[in-house]
Amino acid sequence: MPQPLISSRARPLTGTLRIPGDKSISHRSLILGGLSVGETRIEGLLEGEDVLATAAAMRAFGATVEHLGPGSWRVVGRGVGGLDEPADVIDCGNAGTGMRLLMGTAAGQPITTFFTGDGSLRRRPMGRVGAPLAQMGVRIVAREGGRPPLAVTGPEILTPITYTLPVASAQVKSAILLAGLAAPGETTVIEPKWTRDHTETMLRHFGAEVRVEDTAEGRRITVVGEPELTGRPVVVPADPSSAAFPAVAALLVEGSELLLPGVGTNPLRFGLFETLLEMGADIELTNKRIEAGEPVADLVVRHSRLKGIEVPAERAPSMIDEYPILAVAAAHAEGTTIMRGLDELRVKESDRLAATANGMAACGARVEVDGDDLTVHGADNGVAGGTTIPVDLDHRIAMAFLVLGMVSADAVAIDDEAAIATSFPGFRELMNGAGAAIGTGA
Ligand SMILES: O=C(O)C1=C[C@@H](OP(=O)(O)O)[C@@H](O)[C@H](O)C1
Ligand SMILES: C=C(OP(=O)(O)O)C(=O)O
Repeated sequence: MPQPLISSRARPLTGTLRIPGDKSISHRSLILGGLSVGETRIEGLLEGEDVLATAAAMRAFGATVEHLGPGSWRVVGRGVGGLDEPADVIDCGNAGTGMRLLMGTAAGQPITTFFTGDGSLRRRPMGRVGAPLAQMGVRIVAREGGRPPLAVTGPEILTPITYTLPVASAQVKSAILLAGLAAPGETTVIEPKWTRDHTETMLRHFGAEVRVEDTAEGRRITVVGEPELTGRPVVVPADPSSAAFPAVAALLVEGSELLLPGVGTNPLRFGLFETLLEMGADIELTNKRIEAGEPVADLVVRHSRLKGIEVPAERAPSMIDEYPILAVAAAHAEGTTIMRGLDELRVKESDRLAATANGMAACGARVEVDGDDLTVHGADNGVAGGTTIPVDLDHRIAMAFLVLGMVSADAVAIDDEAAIATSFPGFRELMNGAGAAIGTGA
């Protein structure tokens, strides 16, 4: 049964909010732990449905994956090329990252792996991963457009390739690098637009040789195949993509001040915060440090008057999941915000460009979509709200519109809470603890 939620005007948001672990880093830690020899201890793992599906997948591949306590996990891996053939279909649920990274992982094994997912994931294009893997000698059988369910059969010996990414996608890059681990020789990915580099960082952390060069054609990332990876401790930072929701809420709700400790500040993930700072947001980064190779800081976010800006297309990969919540912020800024180059938003959990524009318009904001650009006009007295937004299995749409309801004249509802648990379990309770008023309406 779908569980609708209603978000009404919030009290000032205050206190310290512990944001769950980074989803991208959590998936990678389980996969690389499973491809390593020996034990990997993970602290701060995101226990959201997307990541739990990857944990179950790694178990199905024969790795030991144990839950020791909140956020604390132990993985004992099988080594590169040492995974078993799963006896059943791997269900990645709602997770594009899970499926694409696991396809690369499965490609490096001389086995056949079947993959499926929920109604959202079964709509998403996997051919972008299938094409380079096929060049490496992998057989993929999929539905039209490379969509799941699909099967991946790894060859006895993979062919190392050099591949230029046709779309800015860290998931595609990572799938190729993970497959490249099992190939004799060097596998290179060239990315004309830089994307999040957690896979490269973590591969090195587990003992792989990874070379990165900045060239005229883009960033060239080379992994040397057939390493022996060794289990390592991993500390997962708080997810900046999740922190985005309380951060924007605090900026918009008068009188707010939130402390968000230990948030990942990797510049390839920090585009939203960079944008908000340009818009005039009062966000302080304190206690900056490096944890397990990733930069982290405590964020202090205070209510601010924002002004509209133009967000360049080049910034999109560093904030690709944050446009729905940026649109909410933009509707409360003085002036107009133009976000360029949002084509990739159309192939996320839902068509996020349409969902954001339609939802904002339904709430009374003035928005326009022109090609791949989204324009949001700020309104002095905010937006009307007073409507129900269809979530369509998209957690980011759900959370963005709940934040909008905290400042709109009338409450905003979403038609189903369930998707939020994929990336931000406990979102409602955490926000309500800080001063939000999100209820079930029951
Ligand atoms: O590599 C990753 O962990 C991710 C990459 C991005 O997807 P794309 O690679 O499709 O851009 C992002 O949208 C997703 O939430 C997580
Ligand atoms: C796009 C997202 O995730 P995925 O591609 O892993 O489903 C997201 O978390 O916003």
